[in-house]
Amino acid sequence: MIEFYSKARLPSRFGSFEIYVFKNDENKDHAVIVHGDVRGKSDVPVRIHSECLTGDVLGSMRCDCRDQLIESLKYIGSQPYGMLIYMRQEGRGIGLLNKIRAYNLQDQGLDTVEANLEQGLPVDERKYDYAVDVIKYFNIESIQLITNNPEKLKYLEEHGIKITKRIPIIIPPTKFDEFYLETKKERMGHLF
Ligand SMILES: Nc1nc2c(ncn2[C@@H]2O[C@H](COP(=O)(O)OP(=O)(O)OP(=O)(O)O)[C@@H](O)[C@H]2O)c(=O)[nH]1
Ligand SMILES: [Zn+2]
Repeated sequence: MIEFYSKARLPSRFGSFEIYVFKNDENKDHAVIVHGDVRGKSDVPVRIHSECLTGDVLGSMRCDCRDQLIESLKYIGSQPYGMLIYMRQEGRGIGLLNKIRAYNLQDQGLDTVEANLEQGLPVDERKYDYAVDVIKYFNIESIQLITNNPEKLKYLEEHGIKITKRIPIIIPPTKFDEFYLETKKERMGHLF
């Protein structure tokens, strides 16, 4: 369950948004960045973005998160309406410390999947139930999901969200993240 707490205007370089804050049962606050009036609408472009401190904020090139975040906000800001749900699920849900431990193992040659398993952690611990709650909070009829991740599509559809379209979000690989992106494709089934 999520609960709405507050909202405010959020003018940004990507357009004129509003930011809503919801809290969940674990008392984590999730930010939802909304462009235009999404209430009751169909075909709403939605990005469900998982927190990545190293990429989103610090500009790490080990992953494509920051570019995905920027491209999504640019796209949503250019459309009549849309929203980005920023979920506090750092490191695919294992938290910052465990993600950095996983990076340490990757520096020794493991891939992203093996590095989680080596620590006795699940490959992907994320839950999307709060995202489902947010979409339902706005009474949205149907969405266009911005993602390459088939698990997100499956989870939302199984939980009553109508997805009329998938919008791919492909960031060209660099020498720093090509192995990471290859692993997402080969081992996690991402649709590149
Ligand atoms: N455990 C772990 N998490 C990582 C690693 N690299 C990035 N992340 C986290 O992965 C999350 C982003 O997930 P991705 O797998 O890149 O993409 P996605 O959200 O599943 O799929 P898209 O919707 O297509 O972007 C963020 O929470 C990052 O912090 C890593 O090497 N290990
Ligand atoms: Zn990242």
